[in-house]
Amino acid sequence: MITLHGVSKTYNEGRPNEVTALRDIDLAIAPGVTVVMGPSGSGKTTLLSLVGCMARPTTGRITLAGEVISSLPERFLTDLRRRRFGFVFQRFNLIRGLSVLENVMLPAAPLGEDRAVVEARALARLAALGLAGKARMPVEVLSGGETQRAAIARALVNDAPVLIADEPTANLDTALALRFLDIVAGLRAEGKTVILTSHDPRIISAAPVTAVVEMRDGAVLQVRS
Ligand SMILES: Nc1ncnc2c1ncn2[C@@H]1O[C@H](COP(=O)(O)OP(=O)(O)OP(=O)(O)O)[C@@H](O)[C@H]1O
Repeated sequence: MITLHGVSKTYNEGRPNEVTALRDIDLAIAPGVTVVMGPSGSGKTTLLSLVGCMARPTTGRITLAGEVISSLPERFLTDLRRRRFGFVFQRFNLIRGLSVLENVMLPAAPLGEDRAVVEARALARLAALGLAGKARMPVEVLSGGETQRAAIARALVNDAPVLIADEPTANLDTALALRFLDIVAGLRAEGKTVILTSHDPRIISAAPVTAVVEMRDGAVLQVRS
């Protein structure tokens, strides 16, 4: 369970370009699949970055499995991010010059797991996303949708309990979006927590989704579950 208590986030505090992206959010995110929706600028990405320990709230408290994570020192946050979260960013952050497989295996490197075990898991994730044939190719040759799937495979490689994905199906056709939903359904069945932002009606109304959080102007308008 992830909880947010009175969480606010203000960027550029005290400067002329100050923006309050989140205002006094109280939210509980249970294992399963939560979709965060809302207009552009409503605070969806900011919410994900706070939950994923990539930024700290200006005020308020965030807990993960009962532990307060919003006030941990940076050196603990780095380790927490690697072990507890997989991320799919809007800009996929794949590294040019490396193969698809090497990119997918990257998040596992700091954890010291046996390379063959990681490689097998990476190849299985790539195969599930229809990318087995591209594993040894450089990422530069992938199409937009393939790049997105490689980023999803990379987010899953550490088998982390929480997957955070910002608009994961934005570049996928319906068949691939459905394949992504199959993977999400599998993660849900494993008891994992998946948090997605999406404008995509195929995602918001999909069977594996357990909760929809609707945001407006930095606040939670309603939660449907
Ligand atoms: N690093 C930052 N510095 C300053 N302002 C920011 C930063 N990140 C986001 N903002 C501002 O905070 C507000 C919320 O942005 P956020 O990216 O969280 O919204 P969003 O709902 O994810 O939007 P989109 O659907 O367009 O991705 C916006 O006004 C945005 O301009």
